[in-house]
Amino acid sequence: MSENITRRKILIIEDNQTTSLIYRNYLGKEFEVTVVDNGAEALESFQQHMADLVLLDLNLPDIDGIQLLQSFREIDKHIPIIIVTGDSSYEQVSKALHLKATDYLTKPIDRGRLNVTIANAFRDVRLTKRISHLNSSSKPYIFHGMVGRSPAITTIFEIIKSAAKSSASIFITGESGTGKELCAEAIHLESDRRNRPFIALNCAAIPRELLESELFGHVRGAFTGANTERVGAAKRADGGTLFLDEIGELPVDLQSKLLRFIQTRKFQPLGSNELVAVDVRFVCATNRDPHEAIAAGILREDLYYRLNVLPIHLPPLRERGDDVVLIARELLKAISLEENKSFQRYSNAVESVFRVYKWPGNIRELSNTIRKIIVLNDGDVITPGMIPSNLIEPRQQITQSPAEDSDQATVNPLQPMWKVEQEVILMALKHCDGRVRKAAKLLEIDPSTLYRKIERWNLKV
Ligand SMILES: Nc1ncnc2c1ncn2[C@@H]1O[C@H](COP(=O)(O)OP(=O)(O)OP(=O)(O)O)[C@@H](O)[C@H]1O
Repeated sequence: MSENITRRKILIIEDNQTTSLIYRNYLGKEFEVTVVDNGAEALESFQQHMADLVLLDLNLPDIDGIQLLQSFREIDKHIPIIIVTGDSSYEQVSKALHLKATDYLTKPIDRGRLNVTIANAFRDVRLTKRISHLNSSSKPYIFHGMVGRSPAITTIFEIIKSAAKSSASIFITGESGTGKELCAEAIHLESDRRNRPFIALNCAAIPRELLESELFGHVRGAFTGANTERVGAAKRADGGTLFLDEIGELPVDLQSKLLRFIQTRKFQPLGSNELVAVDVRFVCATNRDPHEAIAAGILREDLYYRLNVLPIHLPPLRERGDDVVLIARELLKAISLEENKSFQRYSNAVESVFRVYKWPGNIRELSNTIRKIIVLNDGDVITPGMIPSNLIEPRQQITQSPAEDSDQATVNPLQPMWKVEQEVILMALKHCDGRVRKAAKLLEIDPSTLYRKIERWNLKV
C-alpha cells in the first residue's frame, strides 16, 4: 500500500475534554482527527472543508447542536454527520435525523459501535458516488424481481450487491409493502449462499407462544402437544440465510435468546440441553421505526446494534418517481396473464393518476389495485373509469403543500391563472366521473388539449 495515502479527516465537536480524549484514542490511529469544543469554531472549520465526516455533540455551550447541524447541511448536503447525544432523548434524535443527520450515537461511546457507525457512513458516501455515476448511463431495471430505475431504488440495488459479499447481519427498514422480503431474497441470491436455503420467518404471523419453537425447534415432549421433534428455522437455514421479518414482534425474552444465538452461532432447541451450531447469515426487517421501537421498549437496543451492521432503508413508492409506472406495467403483464385477460396497457390519464396517488400501502397496494381492476374489467386498455374511486380525491393532484397554499392566500387573495384553470378542470373531471372526453366537451375545449393539461400538471382524473 502506498505510504502517501491521505488519511480521512474527522471533525469532532465535543466540549467535554475527557470525551474528546476518548475519541482521539479510538480514532486517532486511523483518521486525522480535529477536535473543537464550541459551535463557532466548528462552523469555521466546517466552512474551510476540513472534514470528510463530522461527529457532532448536540449539547454545546454556545449554540444549539440542532441549529449547527442545519447550518452544516445547508453548506454540504452529503457529508456524513453523526450526532452524539448524552441522554438519548428520542425527540432530539428524531429531529436530527429529520434534518438529515446520517446516524446517531448515545453516550457513553462504545468503541465497536463508533467504528461500525463511521464505517457505514463512509460506505454510504461511496455508494452515492457510484450511483450517480450509474444513473448517468442506461441500466437494466429489474433486479431479482425488484423493478425500478429511480436513483432511490438503484441505490438500493448497489447496496444489496455490496452487502451480499459480506456475511454481516443486515437490518432492513421500510414501510409495509415496500419490498423488504424481496430485498432479503435478493441479498441471498447475490451472496455465495445462493445455493443453500433462504428461510423466512414472519414473527408477526406466528402466535407468540409458538415463536421460540418455530425459530429454534423443539425435542419430543418439550411441551404439551409436542409429540414429535421439530426442526426450527435456525437449523433449516444452516449454510444459508435466515430472514426474520417483523423482528419487533419477537417477545423481548426471545430477543435475548436470539442475541445469544447471533453472538455464538449456537442455540438450544426447546426442551433440549444440547447446543446446536449452525452457519447462518442474518437478515431481519421491520416496518416500524427501530429507534421508536427501542424507545418504547419493544426492541432490545443491543439486539438492534448487533443486527444493524449493514442497514438498508427501502424508500416508499411515492419517493421513487416514475418507478410506479414501470412497476405497474410489469404487474399488468403478469396479472393479465394470470387472470387470463387481454389488457395491454394503461391510458396516459391512468398513469398520471398512478404517479400522483401517494400509495400508503406501497407496491402491495399497487399490485392489489391492479389485480382488482383486471378482475373486474375487460378490454385492452385500462381507462380512468376503471380506477377505484379512493385513488381519485379532489385536489390531490395539485402538488403544493397546504402550507404553501395558506401562505399564498395570506399574501395574495387572487389565484394565479394556472391554478384557476387546474381547479376548473378538476371540477369538470370530477363532475364527469373522470371521463376526459366528456369533461372536455363540458369545458368546450379539444380533448387532446385537456389530455395535455392533465399530463403536464399530473392531474388525477
Ligand atoms: N421493486 C419492486 N418491483 C416489483 N414488485 C415489487 C417490488 N418491491 C416489492 N414488490 C412486490 O410487492 C409485494 C410486497 O413486497 P414484500 O412482501 O417484499 O414487502 P414487505 O416490505 O416485506 O411488506 P410487509 O412489511 O408488509 O411484510 C410483493 O408482491 C413483491 O413481490
